[in-house]
Amino acid sequence: MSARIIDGVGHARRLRADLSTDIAEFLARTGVQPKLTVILVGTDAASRLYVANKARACRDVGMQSVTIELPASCTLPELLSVIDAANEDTTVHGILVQLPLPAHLPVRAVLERISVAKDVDGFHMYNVGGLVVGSTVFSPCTPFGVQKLLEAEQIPIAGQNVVVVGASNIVGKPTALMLMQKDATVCICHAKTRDLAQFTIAADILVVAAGRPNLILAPMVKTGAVVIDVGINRLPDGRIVGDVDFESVRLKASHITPVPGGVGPMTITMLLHNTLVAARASVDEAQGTKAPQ
Ligand SMILES: NC(=O)C1=CN([C@@H]2O[C@H](COP(=O)(O)OP(=O)(O)OC[C@H]3O[C@@H](n4cnc5c(N)ncnc54)[C@H](OP(=O)(O)O)[C@@H]3O)[C@@H](O)[C@H]2O)C=CC1
Ligand SMILES: Nc1nc(=O)c2c([nH]1)NC[C@@H]1CN(c3ccc(C(=O)N[C@@H](CCC(=O)O)C(=O)O)cc3)C=[N+]21
Ligand SMILES: [Mg+2]
Repeated sequence: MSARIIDGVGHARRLRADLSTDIAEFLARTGVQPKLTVILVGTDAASRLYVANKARACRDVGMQSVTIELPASCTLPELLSVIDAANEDTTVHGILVQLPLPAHLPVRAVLERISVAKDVDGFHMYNVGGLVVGSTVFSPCTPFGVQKLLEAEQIPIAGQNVVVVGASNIVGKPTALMLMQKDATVCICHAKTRDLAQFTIAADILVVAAGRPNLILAPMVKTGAVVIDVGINRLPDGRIVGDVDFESVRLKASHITPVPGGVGPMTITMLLHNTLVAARASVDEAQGTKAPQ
């Protein structure tokens, strides 16, 4: 067998074309242009590149984006006051604080400061709780992108055995919750899991987000499984690879995502989607308060 390679770039391009149309219609109808504020603390090269990519993606679909750069030495009160200003700015619909933050800044306190209505990453505790109880305000972008890829490829989720490798708050845990909400039977593995292969081999859908090149080799994958590789690793020679040994696993899987060109482009697409949803809700809310008389 040779797997179908899931074209994340193509799926993202189609979704972004639809978003461009929706944003243009929204702007024409309301006079409001959706706007994302990205807050970047420090000068990490990879983070700067991601943030630049997000800003370009916003412009490409007709959204405004503002990047606020703060020095790595920035204090918690300074960062919180920047978030407060974006929370209060009615022209801003989405706020994203790029992670990771410098070690001296407490990530939970920072994320919990973002207005729930502008939390387009879906990282605020309230939005995480929404995921648990199945009534989300904003779904986190990477898991949302994974779900959209599965749907676009018409891969059934209900009743499937899903194994998620990685248990972070930004990828592994929310992916497991979202697919459980779609009635999958979900198992989460992490660095302390004993005999990882015993779990991965049972997966109909294997989602890998560990940040370890070549963690998943062909003998760990069930024949015909759907393999979603979220990992992004830069090798010493400069190449970008996922967590899955693509060349061997593609001979065993039914579907596989490449890295780059798989989940990554979908993550940014779902960020754009969430920002439009936030802008729509803010206009509805403004009209709602005017409605009574
Ligand atoms: N494509 C995209 O859009 C995105 C890609 N990424 C990429 O996805 C990867 C994961 O990101 P993120 O979740 O933020 O990373 P974290 O480092 O926060 O989490 C990694 C998770 O993987 C687990 N893990 C690490 N090593 C192993 C192992 N040998 N076996 C099993 N589990 C292991 C860790 O376990 P433990 O909890 O026990 O430490 C942890 O739960 C990275 O490569 C990142 O660059 C991230 C975000 C978006
Ligand atoms: N608050 C916050 N929200 C995030 O969503 C967030 C974050 N912080 N910190 C870092 C991670 C990582 N992340 C990626 C997004 C897109 C690609 C992406 O577009 N990747 C392309 C290009 C890869 C490349 O060439 O480097 C691809 O996979 O094809 C990758 C990674 C979002 N993250
Ligand atoms: Mg952990």
